[in-house]
Amino acid sequence: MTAPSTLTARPVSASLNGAVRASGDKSLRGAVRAPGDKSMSHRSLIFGGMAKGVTEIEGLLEGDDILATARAVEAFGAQVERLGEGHWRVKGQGGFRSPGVVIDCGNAGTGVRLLMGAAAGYELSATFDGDASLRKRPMKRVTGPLADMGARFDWNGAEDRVPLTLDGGGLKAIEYVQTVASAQIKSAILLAGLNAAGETVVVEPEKSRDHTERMLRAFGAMVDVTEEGEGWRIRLKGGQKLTGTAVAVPGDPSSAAFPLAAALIVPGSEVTVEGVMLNPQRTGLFDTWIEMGADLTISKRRVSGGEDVGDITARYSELKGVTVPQERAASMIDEYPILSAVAAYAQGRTVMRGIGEMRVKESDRISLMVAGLTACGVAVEEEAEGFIVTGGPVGGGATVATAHDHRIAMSHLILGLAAEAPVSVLDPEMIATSFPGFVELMNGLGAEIAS
Ligand SMILES: O=C(O)C1=C[C@@H](OP(=O)(O)O)[C@@H](O)[C@H](O)C1
Ligand SMILES: C=C(OP(=O)(O)O)C(=O)O
Repeated sequence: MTAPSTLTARPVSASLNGAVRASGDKSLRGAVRAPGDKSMSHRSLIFGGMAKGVTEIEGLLEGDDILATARAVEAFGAQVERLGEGHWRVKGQGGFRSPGVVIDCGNAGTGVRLLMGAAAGYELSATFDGDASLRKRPMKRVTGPLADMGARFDWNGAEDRVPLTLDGGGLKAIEYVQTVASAQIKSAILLAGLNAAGETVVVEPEKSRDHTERMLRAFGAMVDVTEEGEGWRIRLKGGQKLTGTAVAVPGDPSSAAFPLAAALIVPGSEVTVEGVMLNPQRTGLFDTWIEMGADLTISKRRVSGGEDVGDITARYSELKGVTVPQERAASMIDEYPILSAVAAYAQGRTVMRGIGEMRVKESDRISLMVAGLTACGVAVEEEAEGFIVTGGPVGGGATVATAHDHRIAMSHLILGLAAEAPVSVLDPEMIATSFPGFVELMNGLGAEIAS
């Protein structure tokens, strides 16, 4: 038997009970670019594959989740070509055809759910599968509404899970009211709606990220969005054709969060992440950090690829715990793991509730963060739909299980940069799903993360 792979983050400089170590200690410094946004990268490839003509993408995230989507789009009949780093070209045929292979989406919930929605609108048969983590995630949330539109699904193994086989085509529009704020469900229905008879409506009582709506417009579709209560009513007429276009993918705020978090907790640090997407449905973490007292500034605000973008600078800060408003959850759902690592260094309690969705991500993220933080000496209370972290000295010195979840691995490595003893994570390979080059980028800022 081979030993499991691990990565270890050594403390850069420790703050013991709030007393910053004497000068001469190291800190994190520098300016970096975050990898391309994962949500937009999936969409640019999928929409490019559905469209007629050429889609040229700059800044595409070359993480494993996205490479799986690129292969899937190719299997559905598009030509997909890598022209250079982050520079890809998709030549779409104006629709998907039956793939001759199983569509293996790897670790990616976004990939599989959006691809199922896109494929459902065409006369084709396709089998979808994924890795051990994806095989545990619920699929009925998407196959349910798609079946209501007329798509046929067969579970090849367990109900509600991949592998499953889809037979598409002959869809009719539905009106769907979301019960969880999920951009994946919304997007799957809208993509199917492009090829359904009638007008598809998705009502979101709580807003979720709107990259699909924005990018569909860039591909020439008409999407009508009106505010309704705290959320949105989205309408899309069937029979619309997409046309290939140029897409510039900005930096991923969910990835930028890691180097910025490290700067907030390692004394003396100052780190800038350039070109970060600032879509309001994605910036809940930054609002929360500012409420905690973080020295976080945004400069060079601009619009790129239809999204607000800016450079974010974080400096070491003495933070205090806060209660995160539950209505903010959707705008930072992937960021609670790293928030909880930062909260371990804040004074007082950080209360994170209304986040049951965290339990159905790549892992049960509440349970894994509670276990990992506890092993590192942090006081954590677990609830059914949330958890509470009380800041204090972070002992570290633990080796943490990650259940093949990239965000669990990165969050604990960042935690280790300011702990009293190193923190190791098991099976860190999954980091490459969303943040290839994470270790090199962090070490370039002055961290010491190694196997
Ligand atoms: O639409 C997307 O690109 C995503 C939506 C979110 O999932 P849910 O829609 O399940 O909340 C998020 O967690 C995921 O990382 C990306
Ligand atoms: C939940 C995530 O992704 P997905 O659902 O695409 O696997 C994530 O990246 O944190």
